[in-house]
Order: sequence, then structure tokens, then C-alpha cells
Amino acid sequence: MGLRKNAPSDNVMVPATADPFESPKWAPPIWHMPPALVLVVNLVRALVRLAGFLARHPIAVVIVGGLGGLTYALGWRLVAVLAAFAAVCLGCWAAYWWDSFVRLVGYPARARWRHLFVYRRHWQPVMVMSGLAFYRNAREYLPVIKRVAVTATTDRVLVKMLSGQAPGIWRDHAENLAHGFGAALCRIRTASRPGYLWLELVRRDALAEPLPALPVGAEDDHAVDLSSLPIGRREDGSTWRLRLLGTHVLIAGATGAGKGSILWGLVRALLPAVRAGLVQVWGIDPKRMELAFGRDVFNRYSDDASGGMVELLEAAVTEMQKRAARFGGVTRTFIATAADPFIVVMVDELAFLTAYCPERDLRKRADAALATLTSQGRSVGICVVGALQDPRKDVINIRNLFPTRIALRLDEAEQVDMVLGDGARDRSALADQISPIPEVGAGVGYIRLEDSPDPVRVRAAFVSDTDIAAMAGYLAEAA
Ligand SMILES: Nc1ncnc2c1ncn2[C@@H]1O[C@H](COP(=O)(O)OP(=O)(O)OP(=O)(O)O)[C@@H](O)[C@H]1O
Repeated sequence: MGLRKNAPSDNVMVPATADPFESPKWAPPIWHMPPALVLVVNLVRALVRLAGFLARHPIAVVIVGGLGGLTYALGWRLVAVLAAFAAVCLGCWAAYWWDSFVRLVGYPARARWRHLFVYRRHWQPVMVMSGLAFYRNAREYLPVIKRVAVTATTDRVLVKMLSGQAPGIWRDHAENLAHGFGAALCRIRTASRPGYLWLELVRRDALAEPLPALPVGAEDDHAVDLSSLPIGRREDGSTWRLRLLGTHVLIAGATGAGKGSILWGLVRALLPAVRAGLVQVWGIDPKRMELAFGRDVFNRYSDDASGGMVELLEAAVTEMQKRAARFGGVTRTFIATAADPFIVVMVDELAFLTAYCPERDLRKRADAALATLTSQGRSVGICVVGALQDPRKDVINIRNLFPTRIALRLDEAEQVDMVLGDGARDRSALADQISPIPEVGAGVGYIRLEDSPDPVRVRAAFVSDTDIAAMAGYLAEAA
């Protein structure tokens, strides 16, 4: 067939089968190109691709070009000496400033490597098999990898979705993506720009091993920062810090989930300030098991079910009202002093006071005191930290008065959203799937940070009985 025999839109009949009853098939005409023209077109294409590649990788081009130019100008021996010198410099950097070396050289190099040899290499088949690619008119449309960043345990891949896609459809295929890219887990995180998302691919669980208790006062004795108390580790390897100033904390977890390690972790982080008289910790332990062991650490303590615990809560309310009367109209920002220390009211099992306590009158008083403290205590330096086994509404109805909530291992999937807020479980807060084996799952949980709707996985450091005894000794030294 000649080159101009058909117009591009013309279809020609294709004799497909020998069946005389089958309807004729129509297909575009086949154009036979002169081989020279095919060669020229392919050559131009290759040159355009090469120019694009060079423009996209300026650093590699400068390094390879520079080395080539130097070898040509100075001879290979001198260039080998220069390369060896550069290698020694990098070695010294790694030996003396390992953290900055890893951050500035190790992670970027690893990110580049994984971008090329894991994500770009497997991208097309994984997208197609997980149903995230799109076909139209025999053309394949794929989402685009924009950036890859790595940490010690996690890869983050910034993706430009296909037009019209939303993160929800990616969440439905998160398991396919994890298997496709050889990760233990894949989470979908929202990006700051519409049309983009982050894939968070966890290669290795940074929280698989229990963490020993953090050292007391490691961060300068006199500078306990009440808005950032170190109590464990986040999944990305950074320190998990919890704010107490200006908030109240609810810790929900089934029995044996490790609520105690968060309560004691907070006391431990506060210890230097307690010793300096700037913070007081009041303990309430209805079960007489958790806080009772280290009762000497608390400035005030009660486990008296016949009214003592409620009286302690009411004492906190009275203190709160006195402070409100003094501070009102004078200051809006609380600063802890020896005269007005920051008070942390720690309750091991909130539901005992609000639901399980057999005496109705005590239950009502406890409910009222907790509601008053959680709704008005923040601005006058009173903070309630409460642990809870069962977060259902009928057990505790003041859940929403706790701005900071932590979900440790929970019994049922529905409880996750009750603790962390609507949609948390859909955003990968799988607190109901945390292992009940203490070495693997105790102290592991999910939190929501102030700056992101996506829950973060964390593990509290384990404060052992010996650590608690040492904490009591630390305070006794000062007395
Ligand atoms: N952060 C942790 N890391 C490792 N193991 C832990 C951690 N916290 C607790 N454990 C282990 O898990 C066990 C149960 O912990 P803990 O008693 O604190 O749970 P809990 O949530 O307070 O349970 P309960 O509601 O029954 O009092 C502990 O005996 C300890 O061995």
C-alpha cells in the first residue's frame, strides 16, 4: 500500500477469518514507511530523550563530565588521587559526624537508589496489577513518582495521582502496594497539594523491640518542657514527645496494653521539675495496682474507694477555682512557679470513678469534678491524665473533653475511632491489630499530632519496677 493511498482517518477492511458468515472487520490502514525515515525519526527521539535525561540529572552530568574532563586534561593518575582524597574526606565525615553524614549523604543516596531500582523499576507492573493505572484508546496512563525520601525504617514516595483519583482509592489498594514494593506495610498520607499523596512504605518495624526507660533529666535538669515530654519513640525513629501544658490526656487500651508505661513515662519525664517544686503529680489508683507501687513519687495520692479519690479530684477543682479567681483578668498564659506549680492529676482507671463505682453519689461527684477540671483546668495549670480500658460512650461521656488521646491495643475496630476521632482507623490507625504479646505490642499505640490528620504509630518506653524505685530514690535525695 502506498504512503498516501488512505487518509489517516480512513479505515480499511481486514480479511480476518475464512468464515463467510462473520461480519467484516475494519482497522486503520498499515502505512509502510521508508526505512531511512524510520531511522531518522528514531535517532531524533533518542537525542531528545538523552537531552531530557541530562537536564533531569545535572549533578550526575557535572560529576561524570568533570571527571572525564579532568582525566583528559591531567591524566588518570591525578584524577585517581583526587578521587581517593574525596573518599578519605567522606570516611572522616562518617567516622566523626555519623548523624549528619547519614542525613546529608547516606539517606539521599539511598533514596536515589531505591527510587531507581525499587520504585521506578516496579512502578508500572505494580500500578497495573493493583488497578491504579488507567487505559483508554489502547494507551496506558500511570500515576507519577515525584520524589522519594528514606529514613532508617521507612520510605516515603510522593506521587502525583491521575486526574480524578483521590487518596481513598489508594487506601483500598495499600496492601497490594506493600506486597508489590516488598514493604511490611504501606500507608497513604495526604500531601499538602491537591492531586498528590505520600506513600509511606514501612520496610522494618522500628518499634518491634521494647524500649528501656529514658534517662531521668537527660535534657537539662532545669528545663523540663511541659509541652514536649519525651516518653518513647515514634515509628520514624524520632523521640515521641507528649504535651501536658494546656491539654488533658486520655490513654485508652485493653488490659495489658501498657497504659502504665505511659503514666510512669510521664512521671519520669516530669521528675526534675517535681524535684524543683515546679510540678506536682497527684495519683488516683482505683485498682490499687499500677500507681500504688510508686506512691512515694506522688505529691498527693489516693486509692480510697469510699470517697478519698473523689475528694482528691474535688481538691484539684478547689485549687483550680482559687487560681482562676487570682489569674482572671491578670494573665492568660500559665507559667509554673513554686507558689503555683503545674498540677498533673493522674487517674489509672477513669471508668471506675465514672461508671463502675457502686455508689451513685460518688459517681456523680467524680463525673462533675472531672468535667470541671477538663473543661476549665487547662489555662490555670491543671492537667488530667486518665487511663481507660473501655472507651465506649456509656462508660465515659467526657471523652471529648480530653484534647490529646492515645489509642493503645484495643479489643474492637470501632473503638479506634471512638478514641482518635472519626476516620482514624481508615487512615491506618490499626490499634485493634496490635499484638497482645507484651514484648511485641505492649506500649505500642497510635496518636494524632496537632499538625496532621494522619495518626502516627508510637511506642512508650518501658518503666520497670526497678526504675520506679529509683525514681522514688531520686526525689528522696532532694528532700
Ligand atoms: N512500653 C512497654 N514496652 C514493653 N513491655 C511493656 C510496656 N508496657 C508494659 N509492658 C509489659 O506489658 C505488661 C502489661 O502492662 P501494664 O500493666 O502497664 O498494662 P495496662 O494497660 O496498665 O494493663 P491493666 O489495664 O490491666 O492495668 C507489663 O507487665 C509489662 O511486662
